[in-house]
Amino acid sequence: MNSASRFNPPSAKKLRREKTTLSSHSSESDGEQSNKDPVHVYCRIRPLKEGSEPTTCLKILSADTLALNTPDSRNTRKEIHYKFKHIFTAFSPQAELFAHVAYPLLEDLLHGKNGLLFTYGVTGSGKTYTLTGDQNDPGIMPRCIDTIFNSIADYQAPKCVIKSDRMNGFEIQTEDDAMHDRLQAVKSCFTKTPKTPRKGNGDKISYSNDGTRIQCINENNLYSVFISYVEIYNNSVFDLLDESSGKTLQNKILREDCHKNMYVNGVVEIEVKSAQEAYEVFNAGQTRKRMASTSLNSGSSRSHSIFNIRVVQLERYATNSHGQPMIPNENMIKVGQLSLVDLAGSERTNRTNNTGMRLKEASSINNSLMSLRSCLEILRENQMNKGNRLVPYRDSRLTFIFKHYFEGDGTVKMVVCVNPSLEDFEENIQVLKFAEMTQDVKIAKAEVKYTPIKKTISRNKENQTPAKSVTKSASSFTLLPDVPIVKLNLDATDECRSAIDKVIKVLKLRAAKSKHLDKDIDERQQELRKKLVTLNQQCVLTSAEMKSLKTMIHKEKQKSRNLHLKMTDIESANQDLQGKNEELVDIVRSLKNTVNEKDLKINHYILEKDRTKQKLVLENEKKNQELDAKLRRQRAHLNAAMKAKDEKLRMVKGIIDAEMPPVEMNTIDLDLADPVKSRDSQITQTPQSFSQSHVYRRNLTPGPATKSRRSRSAGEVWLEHNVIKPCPLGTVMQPSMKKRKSVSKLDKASDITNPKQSKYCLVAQEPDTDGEIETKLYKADIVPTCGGGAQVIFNDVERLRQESPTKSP
Ligand SMILES: Nc1ncnc2c1ncn2[C@@H]1O[C@H](COP(=O)(O)OP(=O)(O)OP(=O)(O)O)[C@@H](O)[C@H]1O
Repeated sequence: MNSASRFNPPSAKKLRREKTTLSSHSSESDGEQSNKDPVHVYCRIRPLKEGSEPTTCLKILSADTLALNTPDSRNTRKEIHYKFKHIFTAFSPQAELFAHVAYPLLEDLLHGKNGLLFTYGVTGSGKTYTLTGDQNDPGIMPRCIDTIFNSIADYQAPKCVIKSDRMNGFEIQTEDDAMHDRLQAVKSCFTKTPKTPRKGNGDKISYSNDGTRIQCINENNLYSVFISYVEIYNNSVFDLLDESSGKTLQNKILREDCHKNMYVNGVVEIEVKSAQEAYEVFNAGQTRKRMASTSLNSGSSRSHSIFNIRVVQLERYATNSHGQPMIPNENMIKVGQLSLVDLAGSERTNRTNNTGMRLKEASSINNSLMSLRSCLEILRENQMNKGNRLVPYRDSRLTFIFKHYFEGDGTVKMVVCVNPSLEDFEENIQVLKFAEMTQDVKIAKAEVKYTPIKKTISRNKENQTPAKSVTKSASSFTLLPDVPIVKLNLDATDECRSAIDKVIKVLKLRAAKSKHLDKDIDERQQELRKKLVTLNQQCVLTSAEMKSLKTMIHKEKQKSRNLHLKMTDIESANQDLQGKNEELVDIVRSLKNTVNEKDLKINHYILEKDRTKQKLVLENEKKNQELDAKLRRQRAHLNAAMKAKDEKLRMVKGIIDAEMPPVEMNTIDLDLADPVKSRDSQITQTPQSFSQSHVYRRNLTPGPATKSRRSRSAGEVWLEHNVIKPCPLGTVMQPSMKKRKSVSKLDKASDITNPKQSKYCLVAQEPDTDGEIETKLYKADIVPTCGGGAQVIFNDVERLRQESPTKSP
């Protein structure tokens, strides 16, 4: 059936036609097809999950036909039909599934044939439940174990006689060596250091046994059951029963033996003698299996697990093809293997929301399932088109480990588990499509295979060669040939003679064999005696050892009790610490919050500061502009004042020129706020205006101002303002200032308003028209004003000049 037909559901007629075409093709393809069986695919629908909507996307049309309905919201295709070997409903009991699927595989197993059964489906669809089940309603695996032991209970080979060589083969040991191994096993049970109990290891697990058994098993054989349990996790193989590697399981490699059978190199195979032992082994492995809780399944398998049951058969009484007794084939044993595989479920990330480790696991699971799918697809294609495409078994450990099954080493069966809920519609399409395709793959019918005993081992090499030891163990099963019953016809003498010859021959053979047997029995008796003696000695030793072991155990128990007490103390201390730790974590969290808040505040403050800075810069600029404008206005005002004063002076000059009596010439208010400016204005004004007045005054009789100066000169204090540092002129004439205070700068108002000072003198020096330096002293009265300030009234200019007497007038 091609893939398109699954999306466009064909009519029942078309479906039938397609199937017939396929089967006719396969029947005519070759005769070998009759030696092949298709992969048997069963479908199991799990019950709806609790709390999910009661509507489903699956409908069972018949015992082998299933319809997948498109959810109503889609207007595309309506119904897709799938056919399987059998469909189990949500109400099908585990026993029914076992009877249909696993029972035939067990019949094969106990007849030395191989079988592979795997469960396939999306996560949470009930694969593990189908294989393992629970204690009250066991799944396939516990039922298989029970059925095997129910069937072979009375025909088991003594423990350790058959031993796994951990390379897919078996060795046979002498009874001595087997006994030795058994004793060792018992000893190691006592001496084993108690390990910390793993989850689930403590309780003894048991499943209800319904007494099912395989009917026609060969009672002439001795049986041994071996169990191995491995998992494929992230495309690596791990041995779940390997205790030597401690907590971390070691990665194992896959090998192919000379018969092209795949096996896990060095895998631990445990011989079990009862169902209970087998469960315990399974349980021990199960605790190591990687499981995790996901959003779709609280106990989801994160690996593919393979539970192998191998049943080894040793012939006890061998007969030839005519049913006559014969010595059994000493070097051949019959080995049947049943692999129960719980595949991890395919997962869609958008449904599981897995991340990290779980996501990696999911992608590895999906990849390996894709490899399985593509291997089966290519196998089917090769078989249908007689093609020869290489099947990529090596792409994944999952396909590589089952290579021999797909290439015809046993029956292959698959249980596809589906979840009926509407949300699973999309995934169900994929799963059911693959499952239906798988049915088209044909696998060569399982055959009984005799496996050669790889090597026979014996610890007691001086006395026995390995081959001899097997012969001996095997010869114990030899019987004397039966004496043929002959009817003597006394009339036919020749016939009688030949019959008697035959009987004599057999009797002779019997006599020889009986001698051989007697000898053998003697030897064995002696051997047995020796063994009994050694056994007795061993018993004595063992009981002594047991005693010492018991005392050791007692001590160990004491130690363990003490350790337990310590553990409890440590645990309570640990709990305290955890409590404290939680408190500290809270404190750290609240501190972090505070720091975050502060950070926010600081950021806010920085923003505010920046804003204020910008504002200040703007304001500064504005102020500067205002001040500039003010300065410009004041300058204009001063210039106007200066002009007015110049005008006044010009008028004064006019008056002087018109020979008017001297009047108080000028008053200049010193700008105390800006004395330098004031002084500068004095300096710039004085030379022009006052030099004139001086010249005039020298020519006139001294006026009242001069008089007043003289009359007061005795107590006058002069403020001498040396704007420059005057060059000494070498003249004898010196200004008369008896009490003076010299300043180079007028810094503050008090420099002028000091009430002790009544006179002011500004000293200036500049070259005259002849190039001679002339010192000018601009003199003034300091008159206090009613506002607390002072008015400086210039009233005199003295000019000191040194002139050469030879100078032309
Ligand atoms: N047929 C069934 N009857 C009752 N309960 C079931 C059935 N099938 C599954 N369940 C329950 O559904 C849950 C999930 O099943 P299970 O673990 O077997 O799924 P799974 O397919 O193995 O999942 P995963 O692939 O994630 O390992 C379990 O609790 C199981 O008991």
